[in-house]
Formats: sequence, structure tokens, C-alpha cells
Amino acid sequence: MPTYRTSPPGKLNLFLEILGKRDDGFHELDTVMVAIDLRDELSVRPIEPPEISLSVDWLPSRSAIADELGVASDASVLDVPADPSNLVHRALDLVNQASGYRGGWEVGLGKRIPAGAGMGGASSDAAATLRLAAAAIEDLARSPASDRVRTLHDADLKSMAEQLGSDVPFFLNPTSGLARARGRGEKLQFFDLPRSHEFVVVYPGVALSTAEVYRNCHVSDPVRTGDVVIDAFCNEPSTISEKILYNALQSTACGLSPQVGEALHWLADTSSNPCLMTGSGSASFVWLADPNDSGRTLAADLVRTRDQRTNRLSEQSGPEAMIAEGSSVRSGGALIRAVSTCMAASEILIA
Ligand SMILES: C[C@](O)(CO)[C@H](O)COP(=O)(O)OP(=O)(O)OC[C@H]1O[C@@H](n2ccc(N)nc2=O)[C@H](O)[C@@H]1O
Ligand SMILES: Nc1ncnc2c1ncn2[C@@H]1O[C@H](COP(=O)(O)OP(=O)(O)OP(=O)(O)O)[C@@H](O)[C@H]1O
Repeated sequence: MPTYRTSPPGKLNLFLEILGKRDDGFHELDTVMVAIDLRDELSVRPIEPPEISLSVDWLPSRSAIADELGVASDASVLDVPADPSNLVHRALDLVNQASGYRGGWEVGLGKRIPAGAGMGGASSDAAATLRLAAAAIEDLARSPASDRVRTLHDADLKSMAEQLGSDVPFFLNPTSGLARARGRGEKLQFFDLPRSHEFVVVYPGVALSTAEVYRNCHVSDPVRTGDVVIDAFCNEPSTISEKILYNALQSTACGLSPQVGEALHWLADTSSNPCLMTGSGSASFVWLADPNDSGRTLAADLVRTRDQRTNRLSEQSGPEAMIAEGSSVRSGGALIRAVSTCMAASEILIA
């Protein structure tokens, strides 16, 4: 059987308001998201033995990412499960149940999107898995040997995406542009973006639990609306400012992890452009006002200040303290990436 590949994108929330708490424990949201070109790499191949064999690696390597974060390569912040708790694994279980496929899957997952960052890495991997596995099932259904496999339709994938997580339906739609998500995140409306937007993202080397951030958050009163952000990005980029980018989870996340607030201050000190935390944190981003600015200059400035701080701390406290587990912006480490909005659909490659 062939291998099916794609590159699941991350996302940034440009606006997030909490409208209420629901009886099922979830929060009613109004959020505006864009997919960005910081991407994981995913390959899925149907195999005969009825097992899911999943290998997960950091790209370019675990030690390279650990160096950037200033943590030891075995630090738990870099642990991504390769067991049934990985959303890729759970997505394949759902596909098998819905399609009646009795074989197994060999899966390779290369991570670039940090976990627990609010960038939706796990959700995007899950949505991409549904799309790849559905394509494989469709091919299997056509082969005479596998006539008992049921082809999956868009409605099946949507229902599975909702079971996997609130952000997964957004990533199921591989189009570019900007999305408004309401309900618990599954009620989606897509808008065309006339041009791409550039950002610099900073992940401070601490993972935040989405459930814990929501547990500690407050329902807003009065509530803001995402309309203003949608209009600004789609029609009036000159009106984008610190005032309209908003995330109701930001103060809660800063309270749970000082590193989130430190990263936001660091961004505000280094750039005059608006900055915001994404999703439930821990990553934050700067939006670059100049559409011709690739973000590389700001990213280079941030890398320089990060490395100066790393060297200063290393001289003060020695290298052992630097690589203590959990150290992050405090000790100089942070992932810094210049990213753009995705302007093209993520393709499925078959080989
Ligand atoms: C913060 C965002 O990333 C913004 O896009 C999403 O709201 C989070 O989406 P997600 O990671 O897919 O979250 P889920 O896996 O569905 O839920 C994780 C936990 O977050 C809380 N949760 C999530 C979504 C939501 N609208 N209300 C919530 O209260 C629930 O406690 C849930 O148990
Ligand atoms: N494919 C996956 N990639 C990364 N983490 C995964 C994956 N599957 C399960 N996980 C688990 O889910 C946790 C959080 O995943 P994720 O990266 O989506 O969080 P997030 O960036 O905060 O996303 P969100 O924006 O949805 O809140 C991780 O700490 C990890 O243990």
C-alpha cells in the first residue's frame, strides 16, 4: 500500500472571547483563527497487521529544539506521547470503527509545532490523520480484495473531528484564510484573506494544559465581539492594533505561568507591533504591520536578546542550572519562529 503524507499547519488565535460556561463543562467561545505555515510532518500507511505503529520525532531533532529552549534533551516539555493518548492514534481508532477497516497503520509524525503552546499542534495532526486515512480507505474500498471497507464522507470526518477536540474541525478544512469559531469551537465560518500576514511566534518552553486554563478562567461581562478583528484583517489592515487583538484567556495563563507574561513583556520591549497570547497559551506572537516584513529581522533581534540572556545566566549560575528541567525564558531559552498565514490548501501526497 502507498504512503499518504501531508504537513499539518499550526494556528494562531487573533481574538478569543469567553461568552459563557456550558452545562457540559465546556465554554461558549467567539474566536478568530488563522492557520500558519509552522507545520508538522505526517505520513500514514495502511499495513496488514491490525496494529497502530506510531513514531514521533522532533524536527530537525529533539536535541536541536532542547538547545533552543535551554532545557536538557530529556526534559518532559519535549515529551509527545506515541501511545494511544496521541490524538493521531485516537483518530485512527475512530476511522477503523467507522469504516470497518481491520488492518493496521504505520504512522510517522515529525513535530515542529510545540505542544501545549495554544497553536493547536495535536488538533491539526488529528485532523490531518482523518484526511489521510479517509483517502487511504477510499483507495482500499476500490480494490476488489477490500470490498467490506466503507468509504468515509465529509459528515463522518466532521463528526469524528468533533469527538477528538474543539479545535479539530477547524483543521479539517484545509483552506487558507481566516476562520471564526463559535460554540465550543466547532461552529465555523471562513473568510477570505486578501493577503498573507506575517507574525513572529515565541514559545517560552513551558506547556500549559488547556483544561487547567479554562478551569481557572472567568466568563467575560460585558463581552467583546470578533467582528472587529475579522473586518480589520479582511478589509482594513490599517486598523489592526493592540486594542483589537484580544484573548480572554491571557490573564489566566499569565497567572498560571509567569513565563507567559515574561515572554509577552519581552515581545513588547523588542517590537512596537501588537502582541498577544494564542489559544490557551503558552505561546505568544507579534503581528507585523508591514506586509513586506518577513519577520526575520524581528526574529533575529529576539534570538540575539535570548542568547545574550542565556550567556549572562550561564556565566552567573553555570551550565547545569541553565539546563535544569523546566527552565525557559527565565533562563534565556525560547523557540522563536517567523511565520506567515497559510495561503494555500495543505495537499495530500501519495507515494
Ligand atoms: C484554546 C483553544 O485552542 C482556542 O482555539 C481551544 O478552545 C481549545 O481546543 P482543544 O485543545 O481542542 O480543547 P479540547 O480538547 O476540546 O478540550 C480540552 C479542555 O478544555 C476545556 N475547553 C475546551 C474548549 C472549550 N470551548 N471550552 C472548554 O472549557 C475543557 O475543559 C476541555 O476538557
Ligand atoms: N499529536 C500530538 N502532538 C502533540 N501533542 C499531543 C499529540 N497528541 C496528544 N498530545 C498531547 O496533547 C497535549 C497538548 O496538545 P496541543 O499541542 O494541541 O496543545 P495546545 O498547543 O495547547 O493546543 P490548543 O490550541 O488546542 O490548546 C500535549 O501536551 C500532549 O501530551
